[in-house]
Order: sequence, then C-alpha cells, then structure tokens
Amino acid sequence: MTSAGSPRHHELPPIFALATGAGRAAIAIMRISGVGSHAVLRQLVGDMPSPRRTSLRRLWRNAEEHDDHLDDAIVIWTPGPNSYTGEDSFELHLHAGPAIISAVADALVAAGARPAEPGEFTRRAFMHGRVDLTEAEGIADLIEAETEAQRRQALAQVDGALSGLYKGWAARLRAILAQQEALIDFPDEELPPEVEDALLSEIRALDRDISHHLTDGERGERIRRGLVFAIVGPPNAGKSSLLNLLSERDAAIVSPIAGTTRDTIEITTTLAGVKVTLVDTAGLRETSDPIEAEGVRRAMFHVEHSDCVIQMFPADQPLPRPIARALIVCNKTDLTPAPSTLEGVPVAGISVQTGAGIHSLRKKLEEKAVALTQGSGPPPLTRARHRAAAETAHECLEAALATDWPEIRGEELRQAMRAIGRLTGEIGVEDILDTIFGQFCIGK
Ligand SMILES: Nc1nc2c(ncn2[C@@H]2O[C@H](COP(=O)(O)OP(=O)(O)OP(=O)(O)O)[C@@H](O)[C@H]2O)c(=O)[nH]1
Ligand SMILES: [K+]
Ligand SMILES: [Mg+2]
Repeated sequence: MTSAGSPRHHELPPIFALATGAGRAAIAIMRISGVGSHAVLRQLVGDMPSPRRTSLRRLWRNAEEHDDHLDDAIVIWTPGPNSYTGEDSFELHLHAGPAIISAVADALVAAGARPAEPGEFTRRAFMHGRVDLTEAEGIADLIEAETEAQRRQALAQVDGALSGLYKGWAARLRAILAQQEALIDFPDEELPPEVEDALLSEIRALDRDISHHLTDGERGERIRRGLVFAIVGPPNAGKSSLLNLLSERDAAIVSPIAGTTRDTIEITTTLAGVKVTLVDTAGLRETSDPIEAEGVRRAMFHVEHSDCVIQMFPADQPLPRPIARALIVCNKTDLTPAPSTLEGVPVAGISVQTGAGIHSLRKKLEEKAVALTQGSGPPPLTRARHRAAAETAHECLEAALATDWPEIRGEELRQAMRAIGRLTGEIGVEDILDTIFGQFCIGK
C-alpha cells in the first residue's frame, strides 16, 4: 500500500471489534486500536508482551488483582505507526465461544475501549495516511469479492493501482497550474506564445488520458457489480429450462404451458471468473392478462439494460426477428434442426433436453463475459464515485481549454484539481467519509 501523503496525527480513543466472523469456530480474533491501547492491554495481561510477536497470555478482567480469569489467548502487540490503522493496536486470539467473546468485550469496555463502528479501523488507517481512499475502497471490495475477476481487481486497487493513476494526474495538473499562475502574473506583451501553446497542449494531453479512463466500457464497474445476461424470447422457447441448466439449480418453474414465467428470476453464477446474473424473463407475446403484461414489460426492460441478451426461440416455431447485439439461441434441436443464421446473424443450436450444443453455448457466454470485462492499459474505473469525479475533472479541463481568459482558465484548473483530490481523499472529502466507510463490515 502506498501512503496518502504525510501521516496526519489524530489522538483517537481505543476501539475494538471482532475481526473474525460470528458463529462456531476454533478461534475468534479481537482487534483493539487507538491511543491508550497500551493501558488496555496491560490491564488485561499485566506485563506487556514484546511487540510484533505472538505471546501466550492469561487474560484477566484486571490482571493486577488476578480478578476474573477470562481465557488463555495468543496476544500480538503492534505499536504504531507501523500497524494497519497507524495506531497502537493489539490482537487477542481467543477461544471462539460466545461467552468468552462477550466477557472479553466487557473487560475491554471496563478498561476504556469502545466497540468500533463499521469500517472504523480502515477509516483510521485513512486518517493516519496508511491508505488513500481508493485503497480503502479496494479493501472493502476485496472482502466482498466473490469471483476471481473481482478479487484480482480489488487487490490491484489495494495495491495502489488507481491511487497511482490518480496521483499521476494530480501531479501533472499541479505542474500545469503552476505554469498557469506564472502566466497570469506575466504582462501580455512579454509573453512568448510558445509558453501558452505548451501549456494548452499539456492540458489537452491530460484531458485525453482522463477521457480515455472514462470510456473504458465500464469494465471495472462491471467486474465489481457483475454482468447481467438476460434470457428473452417467445413463450415455451425453453428459457426457464436453460436458466436451470446454466445455474445448475431448479430455480425456475418449467412447464409446457405457454406463459409459465411471469416475473423475472435472477440467479447469480460465475462465468470465466466473472460474476454474472442470469435473468429468466416472461415469454414475449401479446397478452390481455395484466400480470403477464407486466412480466413482458419487465422482459423488455432487460432487453434494453442487460449487458448481454440471450435471444432464444424454439426450433419448431416460426423464426423471430433478431434483436440487435443479441446472442441468438435456437432450442429444441431434438425436434427440428436449427437454422445456421437468422438474417445473417449466426445462431447457436441447442437442445436443453439432450444437452446438445450446451458446451459450446457455455463457451460463447464465457467469451462474452471476458470480452465485457477485460481490457488492456491502465486499471479501469471501479466506482460511480470515481466516474463522477473524473467526469468533473474532464469538464473543467474542457472549459479551461475553451477560454482565452487566464484567470478563468486558472479557476477551471483549480476545480479540476479539487475533483481529482477527492478521488484519493487528499482534499474536501469529509462529507463522503461516512458513506464510504459505513459500507464496510464491523471489524474492518
Ligand atoms: N423437446 C424439447 N423440449 C424442451 C426443450 N427445452 C425445454 N423443453 C420443454 O419446453 C417446455 C417449455 O419450457 P420452459 O423452460 O418452461 O419455456 P419458457 O421459455 O421458460 O416458457 P415461458 O416461461 O412460458 O415463457 C417445457 O415443457 C420443457 O420441458 C428441448 O430442448 N427439447
Ligand atoms: K412454459
Ligand atoms: Mg419460463
């Protein structure tokens, strides 16, 4: 992890939280951090253990008086600033019984610590300059990661990939601003035109890089939230049958009655290491049933908004018109052979019943998932918050390029600087910290 500028000093009282999950387990890890952690630990164990070593200690409610033996625990004392939070902190590896955990929590409160809020440890790490905001967000994503693609992306972010990118922009903008300030101080007639030309071309180059980051096809955001693949088509195409097959679950009702599926059914699965939500929809047809009509309306919504449309039709029925950009699948090839194309678009023939063509369909879906999330070049944008800030910076740079007034250009550049500073959390982020860290789990 890179540090977000010089460490800032905050005297914050000790907090504690269970770092391990609730429920039956062999060991529960309690973490304590903050000014006064030293005194808290002394109250529980008596003699202080050596820093950064595992020591087996008897835990007491009050060690000095040998009052109330709580547990025998592994203790790790980690003085600041080289700790996760940057503060004095320690861990207790307890036997994971609920009674032990609650007795130790009581003892910690008696010794002057208080339970931590969600994300409070990482928020302190941010406040002490141990991580910047994008790295902190990466930690939250890493904990949430369910797929390989999410894990890899989050880990890169924790490792400072986005931080490095955004700090690079900030450094370039700082240099541009300095030159712009110098220009403002210069009397017009003494100003060599090359100086201003050079400045403008640097603004243009930075603007190009930010725009490039913005037009990454949302692949980073897609990896984070997962892709949506919607299965649409006429009633009885076998949409629900395919959903069940691909998700290896008996999730949707299958029947020979047309109009069986009325609501959308969403199942999350993994394709080529990417999180994908498969959506089964109501069969598309004219209907006078208001509930089915609502189902059809929702299916149409997914045709518009999903990352990939799987357009399905049965081989024994009339051919449909192809939906733009859809992956076209003809089912029930056990009854009738599938056409190889539909208005020039290739058709994947399958039979959910016999399994024919399913392997190659799965391959196509995996390729689609990879194509929608993989790219080359700098790390992708991962959050709407980053997109909003980068868009603001881009707009300000465009405005700076559009004006001939040095003072106005200077102001636009400063606005762009503020937007980029908010990305890494260097400036003006107090108002968003509660939102960002509130999304963390307690204990992180
Ligand atoms: N012969 C044959 N029948 C199939 C195949 N796949 C599904 N079916 C049958 O086709 C019928 C309709 O399947 P569903 O999966 O309910 O179709 P659907 O597209 O979800 O239908 P709606 O929800 O009504 O829109 C059921 O009786 C299935 O058993 C197949 O590959 N071959
Ligand atoms: K059906
Ligand atoms: Mg169905």
